[in-house]
Amino acid sequence: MKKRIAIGGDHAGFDYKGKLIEKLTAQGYEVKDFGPFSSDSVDYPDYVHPLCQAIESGGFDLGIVICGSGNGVAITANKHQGIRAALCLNEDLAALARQHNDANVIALPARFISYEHAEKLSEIFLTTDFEGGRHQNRVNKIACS
Ligand SMILES: O=C(CO)[C@H](O)[C@H](O)[C@H](O)COP(=O)(O)O
Repeated sequence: MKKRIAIGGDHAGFDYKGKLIEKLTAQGYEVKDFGPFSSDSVDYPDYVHPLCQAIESGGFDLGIVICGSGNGVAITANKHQGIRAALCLNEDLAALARQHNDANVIALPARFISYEHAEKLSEIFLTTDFEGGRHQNRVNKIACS
C-alpha cells in the first residue's frame, strides 16, 4: 500500500519541499502539502501544528518538516503527544530515527544540507522500519501524562 506522507515547514524549506513533493509523488507516495505555499516569510508553527494533527488523527503514515535549521519545526512537532520528530543530519541518524525511535516525522535543516542530501535522508526515513523489541519498551515510555 502507498505510504501517505504529510510535508510542510516554513519559507526556508519551501524550495526543498516543492522538489521533494515532486520526487515522492513520482515514486508513488501519496503526498499532502501542508504549506507554506510561497517563499514569503511565515511562522512554521502555523503549518507544522496542522500537519502533526493530521498524522495524529491517522490521516498520514509519516511526515517531513523542513525549516532553516530543522529545530523550529522539530520542537513544534514534538509538542504533540502522538508525534516523535527527529532532526536528521546524516544517513545513519535518519535510519536510527526509524529503527530505534519509531520516529514518525523527520525534520530537515534546509540551510545546512544540500537538496540532494535532504532527498537521500527522506528516502532512508521513509523506507526504514522500526525494529521493535527492546526499543518498543523505550518508545512506550516517551509519552508523559
Ligand atoms: O525556526 C527556525 C530555527 O529553528 C528555522 O530555521 C527558521 O526557518 C528560521 O528561524 C527562519 O529564519 P528567518 O531569518 O526568518 O528566515
